Amino acid sequence: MVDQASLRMVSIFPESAPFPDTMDTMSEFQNPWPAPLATRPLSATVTIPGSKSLSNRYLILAAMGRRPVTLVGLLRSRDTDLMMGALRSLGVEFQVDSDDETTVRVIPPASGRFTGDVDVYCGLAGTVMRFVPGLAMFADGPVRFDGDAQAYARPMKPVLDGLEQLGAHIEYHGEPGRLPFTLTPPVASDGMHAPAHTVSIDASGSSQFISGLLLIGARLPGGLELQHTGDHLPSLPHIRMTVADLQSAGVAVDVDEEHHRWRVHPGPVQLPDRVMVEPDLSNAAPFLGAALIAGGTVSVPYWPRETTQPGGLLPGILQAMGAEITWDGKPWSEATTGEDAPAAATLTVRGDGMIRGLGRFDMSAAGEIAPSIAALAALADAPTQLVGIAHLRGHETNRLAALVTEIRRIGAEAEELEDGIEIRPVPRERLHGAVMETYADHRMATFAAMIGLTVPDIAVVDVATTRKTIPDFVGLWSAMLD
Ligand SMILES: O=C(O)C1=C[C@@H](OP(=O)(O)O)[C@@H](O)[C@H](O)C1
Ligand SMILES: C=C(OP(=O)(O)O)C(=O)O
Repeated sequence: MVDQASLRMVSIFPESAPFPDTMDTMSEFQNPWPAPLATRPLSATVTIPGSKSLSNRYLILAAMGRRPVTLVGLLRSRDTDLMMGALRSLGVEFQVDSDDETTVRVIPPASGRFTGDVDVYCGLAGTVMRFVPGLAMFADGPVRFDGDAQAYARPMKPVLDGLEQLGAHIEYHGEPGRLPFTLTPPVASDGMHAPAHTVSIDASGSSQFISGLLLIGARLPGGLELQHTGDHLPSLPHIRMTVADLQSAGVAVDVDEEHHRWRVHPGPVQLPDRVMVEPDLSNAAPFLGAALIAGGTVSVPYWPRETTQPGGLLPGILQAMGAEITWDGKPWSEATTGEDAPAAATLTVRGDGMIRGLGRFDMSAAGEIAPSIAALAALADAPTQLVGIAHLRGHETNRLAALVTEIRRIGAEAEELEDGIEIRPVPRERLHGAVMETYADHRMATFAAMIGLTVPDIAVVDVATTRKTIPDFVGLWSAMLD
């Protein structure tokens, strides 16, 4: 049964109305977006824009160098615009290629020092709010940080405590440990001595607390010795990504993952003159998942053989849910291990509409793809418990609560666990249309679009929120279904 309220909302777009096919057009629509049904098996190739996590790390590392760096395939979306805006405030310049806005030359400040007495707007971007305060340590005056009202709920304290241990002064203007705040950097002479600064923080709430400190370690006079004190650490691939990116900028990092300890050696930070950004593999999840839901194939070109992105775990997860995966035209597991395997090739996911539940599944390494896996789990043949993701309560929204509410809204069963979510699917014919809330969370919007492939009359509130990390989600989704 479709509830009446959702029917009324969906019918706001009459059958003959032009379908809003770009995010620019979409953002003009205040009404929920009617998610398209997949009426036949898919056969699509989807080119996924650049990785948010890599783009924002490269922007930061380029800003810390002495020579300009050209980033190719940079993601251009709200989170990267916010990062570029933040860096611009700090004195970094950008030259955007007039033919291709994803090619951007980053010109660090000539003095090597950032501009102080400025404002930085973080929106809802974790990578901006947790990474840019570190750069403010090297500004010539205080830096004021603010963001969307919803960002005030996101945890910030461990990274700011870490910066205080390095000599910063933080003044909180709202709730202590949250945005908005002002960071006053230590005076230049402070800390101009070896040995390494030692910082201890509890990063069980977000790996970004660790990444935000590691990124600036080489610029500290004695380097940085960082210790995580909590008993678990989410999103380890993202921390490895930070380490790998630092290494590609010539920084020496010693890693002791067993004891959750990192040592960043002091020295120059300089990326190569030209850096290519991989596609965002986590953003590929809804598209690849669509092949399991609707049946048929979805291919994503330029899928890297090796990656630090947590989305690199997707082929294995989708395989466990019943997909057949090929890469470079060969079965996934053999193809990537072959000696002459290319650095990147097309990944294809084939499904037959049947999805296997995962049982108990630890998602702590890749929490950001949990909403996409949850959509598949809600349509699967058996229950799934996604665990190790308590920290998703501090993502764009409380994602555990949001997923439970939205899964129940369409008629399936779900409940919050202490560190995750349990999803108990029901036969697809018992699922029903609804207006799905998205809570300003891009991944709740793509979650709803996935459900809408097979459940009629799903409408998605504020689909434009996908612009956080995908410039034109509606356009890509519609093209996939054409
Ligand atoms: O460093 C990064 O780029 C990210 C780290 C992860 O954060 P958490 O560890 O808070 O989950 C991830 O979820 C987020 O989307 C991006
Ligand atoms: C958690 C996410 O984002 P952020 O970088 O804002 O933390 C995400 O993209 O899923």
